[in-house]
Amino acid sequence: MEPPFTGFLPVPHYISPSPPYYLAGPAINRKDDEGDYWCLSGGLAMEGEDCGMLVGGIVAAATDVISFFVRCQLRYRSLRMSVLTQMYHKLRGRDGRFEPVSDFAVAQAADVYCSIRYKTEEAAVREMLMLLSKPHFQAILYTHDKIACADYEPHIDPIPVEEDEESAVKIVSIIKKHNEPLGATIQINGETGCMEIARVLHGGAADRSGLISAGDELHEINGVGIFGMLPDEVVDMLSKASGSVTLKLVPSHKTSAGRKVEMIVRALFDFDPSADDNIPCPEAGLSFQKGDILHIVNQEDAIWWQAYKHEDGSKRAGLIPSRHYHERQEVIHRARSREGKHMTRSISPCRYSPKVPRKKRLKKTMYHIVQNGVFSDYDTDEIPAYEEVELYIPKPRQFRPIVLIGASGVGRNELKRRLKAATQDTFKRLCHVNTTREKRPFEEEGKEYHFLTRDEMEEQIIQQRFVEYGEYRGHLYGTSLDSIKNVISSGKVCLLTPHTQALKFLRTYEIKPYIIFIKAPPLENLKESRMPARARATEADAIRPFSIGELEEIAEASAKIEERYGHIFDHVIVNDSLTDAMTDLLRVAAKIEKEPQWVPVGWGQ
Ligand SMILES: Nc1ncnc2c1ncn2[C@@H]1O[C@H](COP(=O)(O)OP(=O)(O)OP(=O)(O)O)[C@@H](O)[C@H]1O
Repeated sequence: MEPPFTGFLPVPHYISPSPPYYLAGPAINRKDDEGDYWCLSGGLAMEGEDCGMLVGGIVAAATDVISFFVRCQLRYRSLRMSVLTQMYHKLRGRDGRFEPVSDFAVAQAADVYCSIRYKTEEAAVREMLMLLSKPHFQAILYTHDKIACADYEPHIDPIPVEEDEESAVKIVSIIKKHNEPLGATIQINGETGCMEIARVLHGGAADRSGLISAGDELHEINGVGIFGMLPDEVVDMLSKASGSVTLKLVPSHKTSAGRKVEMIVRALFDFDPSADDNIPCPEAGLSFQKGDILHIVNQEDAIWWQAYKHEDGSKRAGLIPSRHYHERQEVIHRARSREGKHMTRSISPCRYSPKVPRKKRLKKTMYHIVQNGVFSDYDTDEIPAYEEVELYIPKPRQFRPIVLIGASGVGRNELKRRLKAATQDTFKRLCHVNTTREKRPFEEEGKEYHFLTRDEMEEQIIQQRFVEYGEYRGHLYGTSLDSIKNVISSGKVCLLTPHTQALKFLRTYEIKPYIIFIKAPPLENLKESRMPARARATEADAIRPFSIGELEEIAEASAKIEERYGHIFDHVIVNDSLTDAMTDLLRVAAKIEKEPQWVPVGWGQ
């Protein structure tokens, strides 16, 4: 039966079956031969369905989408679906915060229209009639009422807790490249005994699908049930599968409590997944070395974070130890090695032969480091794990000081001399040393030294303004922070060869040093390179060739420095052949001035 003409059209069934909604406006309607309603509204002829879409489009679309998601939710329990449903229920409940003043705006508009439609002599009325007849305006009113009544169809009941397996299963198809890992680790759930996804690795095939979550129970792979299989067998099955891999999973309801904060860090220790007995899946581990730049992409797991190496274009993450886990392991390791040493001594005291100290070689440098409370070493209890970094873009005429660190006698000053000679006419410059010694007649203040009185220098030492200082023949010598800053602000490159203890004062935002470790080559190479070249040790004022024992000391000290400070070196040069070491040093020195470098976060500005 044709609906009665009231000036309002029933919205077609397509949008909402009940109750009928009406369109305000000077409309006529008719039914065509195929039974579709037509309406003429605001001078615009539309097929019933189009009209309905126009009027109720927003709500209808929203309702359709939500109901679709809800159907999916019931069928495929996934985190996203669950979030959508939560949103839907929130919208329904509105938490009582937004209460509409009316939920029958369409009817009110219809009333208004009816009561003024014959008073067309007034311009304001004509304008109102025109507005009320606009489909867009009607659509707004209609949408308003829908939301005000919270009348979203169909009504969604809360998700039942108990569901039969069929309704809770999701079938996921993943396209996996040849030899590409699935990008997820599996484990047996201790409570249910089911095989489940332990974690999804960032950037891997499983992650790219967006359909697999940690906690999903794995039931089938390519149609083959995996009940009763061992994790290794499942891993094997997964790794052999390529092309399209179909997984049958029961979705997890778990929401992650962990952090997903992403950050770029420098690794301060070496990690080899195959050497860690606790890693859930060594193949999923990311091996790295001290100094590697890592993008940490997931910290949800307290023990195993996910990261990829900066240079890895695929950005596929692997497992790395969390900071906390690494620290705990290191504490255990240190305790065990202390215990081991103690045991060796107590079990076999006779076999313990303390090292006979060799005659201390005097440094030919002019002063010794004073080891006192002020110049404490880097905190030896600290367990380096990761250092957050950022990119530093070199600024014109503002160069990072180059700091050559290494064992005494390894060749730092030789390399410094050569670097200075190779670039002296340009901009390399040494930092001035302060001294309390009297100025000699041919010396100029600020050229060879900055001359200070003993009181002045001691005062500055107390104020911690010296990165290192020492006493030689009754006079103090030292390098002050101010003199380093002066070199930096003069637009020159400051070259320093300090003792390792000075690093704590140098490695700051203000100085931003580029630290190069001059490493001793293996002992045999050290002997080969130093003996024929007649490398010189200095004993007081007498210069003589290195003894074998001294070369052994250099190699030993070098290894210790690397072990303790290796995590803060920006570059390592092995000083075997002087020519090769110089070539590397010149290359790095040029690079520092031009190329961006990773620096501790906060240094980049
Ligand atoms: N690669 C090398 N091959 C041969 N001889 C070298 C090499 N590097 C340095 N030497 C020589 O070794 C000696 C010690 O070097 P240098 O004085 O630079 O050591 P250093 O690290 O500055 O130690 P110190 O702080 O005790 O002065 C010098 O005679 C130097 O010429």
